[in-house]
Amino acid sequence: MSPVNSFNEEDPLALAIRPPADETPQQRDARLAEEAAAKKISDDIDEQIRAESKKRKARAKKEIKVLLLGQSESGKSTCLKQFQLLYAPASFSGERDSWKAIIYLNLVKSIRKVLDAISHDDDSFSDDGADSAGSPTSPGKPTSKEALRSGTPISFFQNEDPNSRQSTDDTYAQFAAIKLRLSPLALAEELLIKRLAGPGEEEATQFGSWAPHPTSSTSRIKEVFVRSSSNWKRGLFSGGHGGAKGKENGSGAEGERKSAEKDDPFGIVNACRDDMITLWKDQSVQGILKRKGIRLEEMPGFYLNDILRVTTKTYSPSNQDVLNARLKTVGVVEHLFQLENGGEKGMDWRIFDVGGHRDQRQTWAPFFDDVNAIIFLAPISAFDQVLVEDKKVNRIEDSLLLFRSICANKLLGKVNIVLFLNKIDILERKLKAGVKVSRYVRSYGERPNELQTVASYFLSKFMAVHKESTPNPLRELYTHLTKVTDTEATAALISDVREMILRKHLQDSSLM
Ligand SMILES: Nc1nc2c(ncn2[C@@H]2O[C@H](COP(=O)(O)OP(=O)(O)OP(=O)(O)O)[C@@H](O)[C@H]2O)c(=O)[nH]1
Ligand SMILES: [Mg+2]
Repeated sequence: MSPVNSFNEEDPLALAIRPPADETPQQRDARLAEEAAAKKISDDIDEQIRAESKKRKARAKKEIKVLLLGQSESGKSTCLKQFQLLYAPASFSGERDSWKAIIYLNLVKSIRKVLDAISHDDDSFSDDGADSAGSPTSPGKPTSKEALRSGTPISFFQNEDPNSRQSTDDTYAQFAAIKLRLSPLALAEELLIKRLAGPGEEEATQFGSWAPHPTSSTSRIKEVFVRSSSNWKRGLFSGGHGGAKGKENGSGAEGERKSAEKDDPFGIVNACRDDMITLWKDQSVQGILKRKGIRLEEMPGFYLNDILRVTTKTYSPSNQDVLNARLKTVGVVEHLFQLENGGEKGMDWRIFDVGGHRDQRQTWAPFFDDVNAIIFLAPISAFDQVLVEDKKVNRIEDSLLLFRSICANKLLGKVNIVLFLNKIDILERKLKAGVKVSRYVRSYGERPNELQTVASYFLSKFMAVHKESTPNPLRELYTHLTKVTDTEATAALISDVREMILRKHLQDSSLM
């Protein structure tokens, strides 16, 4: 007896389905009919599975799935906006006015950062400590420093003598008054955020308190975000001023402010225009910011040099304004682009933009299935910054670790990776301003502190990480130095990347 037979005879399944020894011819016919029916059902299921798989493959041939990955503020959503500008310009234009609210929130946040910086600057208007707390500058009045911190109204007047103690006091008084006059911005911010959340929606946004912090820290001002499920663009922000009255230019700011409708955030911000400009342009404010190393121009959502333009009644955001706007992503935003022209007619591009904050990264994995390409963005200008979510971690280090985990992921072994070393414009500006890479990245050593060398250095690090960690040694890494806020350069880049992805996709599909 062969071992196979012996196994079959003892196999409980074989025993169970063996026809009974005393089976009659009728019973046999019935059994065979039953077996035939069961086989048909089984064959039908097989056929369904085959058809489904064929359909899926056909769909996959017609659709390219791209994930935008990278840490927070790396430029993923900005990159998605560039895809929109290129492939869905009408819908991009249609949504432009909705961004006005975000731009105003960004502007208000910058003003808060300035106020925060000067409010906590004990030495900013120092006159050798003579104006320390309690020293009576004018009997019965609060000292100017106290006034600035408390917002006590003090009359606003100029004293041009920079050496006099009166001059220092006056400077404090000026800022105390400006700060007080800018306080309605808190309400504007609240109103804008309420509108973003929309009626009946869960709290879609968050922001920090306007109350002064006991110690100086501009980074404590929290970021506004909207959840991907939120329908915030739904026309709530037509860009109208809701009946805000007031003059376009010149004096009378107080009157403007009063006449601004209480629930019109745009009107409130516009009424603060002159004070915002005065604050931002002030030499001593600029001095404090410089001394504290706060370079607002390099921060996301910077509109302080455009206050006059963005606060006109007829302001409607330009494409560039929208690209520069900062809105943190929470959740995953999916965009489908149907290309109607050219060789890719009928080919859809499905692009996923994820939140890059650390607490958002666990939402990425479910989207790794069937991905054709990943565009990974790493802001190399961030070499002198730490993560908001963990002050011990340098942002470049975080980018490299994140990149490693993506490269090493076995599920993504066959997925093309395109690496954008982004924000090279900010990198260049920082290097020109004399910020030394070696101070933050020890291994950089004595290399020249100039763009090309720095960019090549970081590029070599990312390439080494890919080489060490990829489960697929044949995978090529496509790398680019980018400034994704630049539409022309990014459009050309997207076309190149698209062709590469398409070529690979067609190769892969022909092997399916
Ligand atoms: N100057 C400059 N700014 C950039 C560049 N890329 C993006 N930004 C700005 O950086 C900010 C952050 O970009 P986002 O696209 O919102 O970043 P993100 O990766 O989507 O961030 P999360 O949603 O938090 O994950 C925005 O204000 C952009 O305008 C760049 O290359 N140069
Ligand atoms: Mg984003």
